[in-house]
Amino acid sequence: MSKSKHISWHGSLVTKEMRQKRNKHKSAVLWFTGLSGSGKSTITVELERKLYQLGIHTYRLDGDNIRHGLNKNLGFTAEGRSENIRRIGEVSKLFIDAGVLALTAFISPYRDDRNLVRALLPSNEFIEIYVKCRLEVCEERDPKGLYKKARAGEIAGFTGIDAPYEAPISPELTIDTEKLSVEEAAQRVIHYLLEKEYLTV
Ligand SMILES: Nc1ncnc2c1ncn2[C@@H]1O[C@H](COP(=O)(O)OS(=O)(=O)O)[C@@H](OP(=O)(O)O)[C@H]1O
Ligand SMILES: Nc1ncnc2c1ncn2[C@@H]1O[C@H](COP(=O)(O)OP(=O)(O)O)[C@@H](O)[C@H]1O
Repeated sequence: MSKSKHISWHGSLVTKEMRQKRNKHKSAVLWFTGLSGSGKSTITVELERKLYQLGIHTYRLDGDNIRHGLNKNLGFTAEGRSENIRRIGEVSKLFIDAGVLALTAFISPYRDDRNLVRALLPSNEFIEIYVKCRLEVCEERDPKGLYKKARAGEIAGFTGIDAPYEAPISPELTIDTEKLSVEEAAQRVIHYLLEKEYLTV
């Protein structure tokens, strides 16, 4: 619901379909979700590199980066995370309208929040990718030392320790980073995009 009743929609003469046609591929959001340290950032960086080489127009939105700018006023309470994901859903929608394949890497721990983003978009434009990895393995990787801090009581409400993570029930794709290498994970996503004809119009 908008806060103001006195707003209207002003359409464009250049449409999403026209942009997709010019880009020679479809646009959608590849929504990566998973625990901290599961591999979301690592995979999206490699995937974007590969897609760029294929001539695909991409843009990567990453939790850590977005929280330095657009969402720097948000914390990690359930409300803060929900607003974070709502905004990223809206930003993804803009990128899709711009004809871009958006790659998002957010923990996005709440199923309802992810489903709100799904509902915001046509069904073929939201591709949920569960980056699966056991907590103990994420904790062992601990690339930023955050689990150590959370265990030491220096970070309250850390996902997987004292804040929940609700795994997707029927994601479009599951990438198990205990079984697949970064290279294999990126290839698996590209295979999906080719199979479902996202990389052509
Ligand atoms: N309390 C708490 N819980 C989880 N993560 C935390 C927390 N505090 C800071 N961080 C760091 O913030 C990154 C997660 O940000 P997100 O925007 O993806 O989180 S969320 O989707 O709103 O839950 C996360 O990055 P990733 O490790 O890449 O997932 C952490 O580096
Ligand atoms: N198969 C894999 N896929 C992705 N990352 C992996 C994999 N195996 C080990 N890693 C390592 O795990 C860590 C994942 O960290 P990161 O990509 O920042 O995760 P996230 O963005 O989900 O927090 C990195 O240090 C990465 O090198």
